[in-house]
Amino acid sequence: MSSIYSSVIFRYGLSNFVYPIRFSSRAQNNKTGVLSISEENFPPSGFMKDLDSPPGRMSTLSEKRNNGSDGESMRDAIEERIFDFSPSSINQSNHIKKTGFRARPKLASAHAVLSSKLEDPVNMQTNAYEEAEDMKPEPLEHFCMDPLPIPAGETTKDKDIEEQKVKERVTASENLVEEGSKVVLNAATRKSLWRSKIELRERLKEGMRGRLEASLESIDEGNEGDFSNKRLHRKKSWGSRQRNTQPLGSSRDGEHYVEESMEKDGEEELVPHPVLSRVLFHSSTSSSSSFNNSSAESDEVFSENEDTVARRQTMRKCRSWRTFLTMMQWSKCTPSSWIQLAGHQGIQDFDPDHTFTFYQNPSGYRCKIDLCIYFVSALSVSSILKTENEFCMFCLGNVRLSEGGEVLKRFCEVEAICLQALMSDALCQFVPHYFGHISQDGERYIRLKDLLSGLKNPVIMDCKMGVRTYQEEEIIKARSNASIRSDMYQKMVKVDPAAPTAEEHAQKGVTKLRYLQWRDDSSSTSSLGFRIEGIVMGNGKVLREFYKTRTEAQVTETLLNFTRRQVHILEAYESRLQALNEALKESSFFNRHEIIGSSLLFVHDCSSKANIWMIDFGKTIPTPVDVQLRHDVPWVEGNREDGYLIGLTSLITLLGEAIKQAGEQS
Ligand SMILES: O=P(O)(O)O[C@H]1[C@H](O)[C@@H](OP(=O)(O)O)[C@H](OP(=O)(O)O)[C@@H](OP(=O)(O)O)[C@H]1O
Ligand SMILES: Nc1ncnc2c1ncn2[C@@H]1O[C@H](COP(=O)(O)OP(=O)(O)O)[C@@H](O)[C@H]1O
Repeated sequence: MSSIYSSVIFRYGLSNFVYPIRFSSRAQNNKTGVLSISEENFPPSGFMKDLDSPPGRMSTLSEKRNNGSDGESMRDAIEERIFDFSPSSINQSNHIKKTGFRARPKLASAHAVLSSKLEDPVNMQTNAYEEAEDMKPEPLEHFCMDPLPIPAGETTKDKDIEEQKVKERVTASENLVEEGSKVVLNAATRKSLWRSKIELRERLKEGMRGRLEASLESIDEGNEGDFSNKRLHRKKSWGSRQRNTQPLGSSRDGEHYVEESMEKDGEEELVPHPVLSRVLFHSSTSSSSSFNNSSAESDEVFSENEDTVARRQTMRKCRSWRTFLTMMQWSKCTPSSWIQLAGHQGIQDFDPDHTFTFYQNPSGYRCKIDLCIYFVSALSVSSILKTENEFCMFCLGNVRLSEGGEVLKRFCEVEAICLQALMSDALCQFVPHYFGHISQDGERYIRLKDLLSGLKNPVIMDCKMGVRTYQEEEIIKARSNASIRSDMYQKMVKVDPAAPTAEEHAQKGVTKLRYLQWRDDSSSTSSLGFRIEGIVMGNGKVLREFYKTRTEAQVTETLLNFTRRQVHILEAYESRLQALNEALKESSFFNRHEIIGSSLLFVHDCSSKANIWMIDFGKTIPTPVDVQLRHDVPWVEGNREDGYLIGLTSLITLLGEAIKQAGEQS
């Protein structure tokens, strides 16, 4: 089991994967969670107390699937080796993967954000497709360790000896795992594992206390003096933001229960949730990118030309926390593999026993572990993991898997209104069913049908549609208030170091509009009216390096790789797109909306099920009454054309080309 954890990070580092097994393991023991221990609830006594009670929200999904602390002893006893990066552990990890005991990936790769190593997208894709062929997903049951009830009333006198014993037993249990045997431990072993776990945790906390005290000063850097004023201001911001968010009405049909009562129940309060409130005491307005106003907010977060360092610092904290609160969860009981392909992602490392926030600043990455601040470069992330030896890594996003064949997406009023309208539109059959919205622990979500539910090892591709991915309003905003985004500059430089202008290099930042335009021009968006955002292969391998996939030949090749040149799959996609083309002609929604940043999600599986869905309406807005969109003509500023049909036509054409090529070769 510990080697699995090692494998998680190691494979991530080398092969652009994230295998957040530890998270799953936590979830199945109802211990998942990161506490919002902040300056406010320090000192360590509070810290220690809080550590023992994970927040409800983080364990919501797992609670229903698990019944207690089974497996906890084993799991925690091996924590000491979680991030063993030694060559031997790496080899062992690979061996375990081959023997069929490895985790399936949960989320999209974080590598694209973290790694500063530039890779040739074409080569990377080719290799990845090839590698994908060899990697078959293993059954989820392999995750299960033998349940280990916590023994009672036993004492251990010599901690070091006991710790050593634990290490030996963990090694022994790994061997069992490698041999494919079921791990069965007797009561004495379980007892000692559990005892050592407690002791190790205590030692860890002692060490952490020391670090916390030593770094209190750095935490308050920029925050001293007017701390209480800021706190008040942040509290107000949260309150007003909440009040400005209007709840939607019930969903179209009565069977879809929108939990409005929960909202009335204090959701509009200034401090809506015990965990959230502590977070928000130390944060201001938040970044939630798919919200209509999110772009502005997230711009602020990374703005380099406003106010003070202290303000930026506060905003960054807020961003990372808000991101944390939308973290996806994946239990081992998840019926289908699930992934967030495109869309908003952050990176966060965490250990459920510690507050861990991870975010960018102009000079690199910044980590806050409990109250300790670490400044690190992107390349140092694995070093942090080594140093701390206790954190795992995963991606975050706006969408997370829920129960009952649904996904939850962070609430966006613009999107919710679109989805509501689409449920009674000619496009209804092309949009995931919208079940209304729900509130959970102070956060609102859109409930959507999980489009991967029922698919076996789904293969997924996200294509962002249209000839531009920014709204006209964003141009106006950029002219009047051009916030500089260092995160976007970093993303840009990573793909093409020569892309920024001298001025942008000097300020180490670009405007969001500039970044989005650069993305559109470097990819096929501007020329073909769509671009490939990401692909998940059947084994869960995630490919996201399509920044420079621009020409028709490159796209066709990608389509062939994505479908493994299976003509019947390509034909199914082509026919679905033709049906969509017809439905769009009938759609009054399409007639009245400017569709920006929306995607077509292609999904097929090994049983030859294939489908295409329209998703992501966070930037889809009604056109002004005096504008009649055609969707198939080039965009010039002011005409509001989105080029959706240009993209659809290109896709159909290139699928036809792929079918031709696949047919010729077979
Ligand atoms: O795909 P990459 O190159 O990472 O760039 C992303 C996408 O363009 C997002 O759009 P989408 O959600 O359509 O994928 C956009 O969110 P918006 O929807 O807010 O424009 C992000 O802006 P920020 O969220 O501001 O970082 C931007 O950083
Ligand atoms: N209904 C759904 N079922 C399954 N996966 C989904 C669904 N909606 C979104 N996703 C996954 O989440 C990703 C991001 O969704 P999207 O709506 O584009 O979010 P964002 O607004 O953050 O860009 C998609 O690429 C897809 O992989």
